[in-house]
Amino acid sequence: MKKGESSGLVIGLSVGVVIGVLVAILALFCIRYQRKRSQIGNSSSRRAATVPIRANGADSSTILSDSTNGPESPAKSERNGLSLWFDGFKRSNVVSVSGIPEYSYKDLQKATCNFTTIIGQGAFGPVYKAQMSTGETVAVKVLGTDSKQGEKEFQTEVMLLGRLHHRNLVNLVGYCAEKGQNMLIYVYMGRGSLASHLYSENREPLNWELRVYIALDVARGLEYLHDGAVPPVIHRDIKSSNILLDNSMRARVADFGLSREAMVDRQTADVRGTFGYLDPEYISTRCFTKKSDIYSFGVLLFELIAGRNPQQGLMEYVELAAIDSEDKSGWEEIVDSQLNGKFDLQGLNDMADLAYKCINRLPRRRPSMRDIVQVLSGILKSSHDRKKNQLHHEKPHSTAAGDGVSIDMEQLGGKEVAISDGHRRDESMDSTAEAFEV
Ligand SMILES: Nc1ncnc2c1ncn2[C@@H]1O[C@H](COP(=O)(O)OP(=O)(O)OP(=O)(O)O)[C@@H](O)[C@H]1O
Repeated sequence: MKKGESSGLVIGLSVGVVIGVLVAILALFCIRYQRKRSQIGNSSSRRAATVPIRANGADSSTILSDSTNGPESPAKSERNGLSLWFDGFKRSNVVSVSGIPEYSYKDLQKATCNFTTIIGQGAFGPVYKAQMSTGETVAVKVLGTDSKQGEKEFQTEVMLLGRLHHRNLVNLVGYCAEKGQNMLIYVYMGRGSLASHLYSENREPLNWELRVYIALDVARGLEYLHDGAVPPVIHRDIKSSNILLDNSMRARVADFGLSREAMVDRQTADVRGTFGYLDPEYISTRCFTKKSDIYSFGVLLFELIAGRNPQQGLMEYVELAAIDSEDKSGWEEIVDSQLNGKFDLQGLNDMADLAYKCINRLPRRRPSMRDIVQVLSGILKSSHDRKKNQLHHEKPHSTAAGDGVSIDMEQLGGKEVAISDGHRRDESMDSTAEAFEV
């Protein structure tokens, strides 16, 4: 063999070896990537198979599943490889990255008097009131042990809530993962759910002004999720039983079990959420966006106005009224009879008009959460201004507000609003109240 030929052979062999090594490395990467992808696919399909549409917010459930287009379907699972790797990383480090304190089973057993202090029952398990050794009262949500759904809920909530903090969210303050039990520990909300205030006969009816305050609180919580959180969070299950009230009647958004970061898992095969609140566009496209939350929020606004359950024909009632409601007026025909005609007519029409925009069939026509916060703040401000003028002209020193909402004007300045006989709302932290100080 000539010298030139042998050196050509050496070069050829070396190039071949290098290419071989590169191909082997690439193959290794592909295998790892594929494995990770199938792990995630399995976990999301487990969830997709088990998370129901909840018809009434409790146990009864119906799964609207499209088996021909499952989460494994290429059309649905086409996602950026980097996000899958990142997603997998987060899932396997869910607790350690959350930054939320972990409590022992024993501590929680003691704080709940051996799990006897039940205060509610959700689709994923019971909720207990707990008195911690620090004196703090909290709510402990026990997730069903044999349910993959609960497990998934647990992972999602710890991971999400660990980094989400806002005064209008039911913040997670701890968790427990011991003895096969998954528990979430939340700030205790002493006045229960908005649904219980709207529909329970042994609760005092909420007056108009308080309803607007609650709407604004919820809007702020959602604005934070949509526009403040990075990456943004879509709630996916806005409904009155997921709005909880604290002792000073401030509302907070609860139950992030169905939340997903907006950038991940936008499209899934199963329809998730609660009947009556679901965006029709989402049902047909299976693509959940912030605008689907806006739709559910619009339903919630109508619920506050009409005091009617969306699962019992609220929206049909609204559509009928919409025919007669032109130029932002005429919505009073749907107003909750429990208000006994005591409401701010202009504010009511403005709020219904906003709600109607939120439920527009075309998602792009719906306002953003930021717009909604501004409109609701404006509604509250105008209503306060009208009341102030009315008081000024009629009875300059009176404390009766004329629409059945008793507001102590001096106390409003002192940050405590007497919303009605039985409800006082502490406004000491509320910028809305500051803006309306008289
Ligand atoms: N942080 C809390 N403070 C006080 N009570 C709470 C708290 N969280 C939940 N509860 C009570 O427990 C009940 C069950 O709550 P949970 O979130 O498990 O289910 P849900 O929202 O009612 O229904 P679903 O699970 O179907 O969404 C609530 O209705 C409420 O009365």
